[in-house]
Amino acid sequence: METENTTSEVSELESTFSVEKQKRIFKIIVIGDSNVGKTCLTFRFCGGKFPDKTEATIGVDFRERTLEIDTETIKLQLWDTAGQERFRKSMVQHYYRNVHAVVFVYDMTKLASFENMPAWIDECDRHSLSADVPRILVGNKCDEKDKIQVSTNLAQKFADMHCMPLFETSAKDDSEADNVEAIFMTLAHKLKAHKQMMNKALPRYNSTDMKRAKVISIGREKSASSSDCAC
Ligand SMILES: Nc1nc2c(ncn2[C@@H]2O[C@H](COP(=O)(O)OP(=O)(O)OP(=O)(O)O)[C@@H](O)[C@H]2O)c(=O)[nH]1
Repeated sequence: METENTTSEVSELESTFSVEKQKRIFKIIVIGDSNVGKTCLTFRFCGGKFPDKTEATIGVDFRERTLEIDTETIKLQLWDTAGQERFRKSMVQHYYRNVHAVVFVYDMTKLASFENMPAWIDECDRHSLSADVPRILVGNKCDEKDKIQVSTNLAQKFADMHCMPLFETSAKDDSEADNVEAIFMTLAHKLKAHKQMMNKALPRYNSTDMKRAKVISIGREKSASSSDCAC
């Protein structure tokens, strides 16, 4: 019985995707230590608000948003990955398959999460991520002004060293919502400029993956504003 349910969920997912085959779909993975705010950032962009409550991500959560940019409809598929090693180890190879962009997130109020950035970059390199896959660095929780442990200066040097644009923002603070928007829009514009069709990048799941992964599809149409990568 359980197998039947899982199979029908997979078919439903695949048929949803096949209807949308004309759209270019870009897979963006969001990585970084546990608790830095990956879930909240992706929810802010796809759901338009700060989530009321979050729990540690197990495996991966998916969030999607469809955008209209210069008359083309594209879909950003955000992979909100688990920060905790025990919740990510069986999924890691799936994260890096057919990735179009990577968002590295650290917590501005937690130095250790910034100091771990080289380890996250190493993980990308170990999975042979092509050098032309756009990468951006995001410092989250800038709203906690009196707890900041990672200075902009320090983060900017690191970003420059790795040729990534740096964004400091807050998923929580409503006044920073436009900034979160700009981060993903920057990526969307960059990705849109890439020529190849990306539908083949859609994930294919076996029943085990489906049990581990929640699929969250939040379709929020919005026109793009132009923004250039700072790198
Ligand atoms: N002050 C502040 N708190 C935030 C912000 N973003 C997230 N948080 C809080 O940080 C905690 C962790 O947020 P999550 O989004 O679940 O973190 P995560 O990186 O997805 O964690 P894992 O799923 O374990 O990898 C939660 O208590 C959030 O409410 C922010 O911008 N400002």
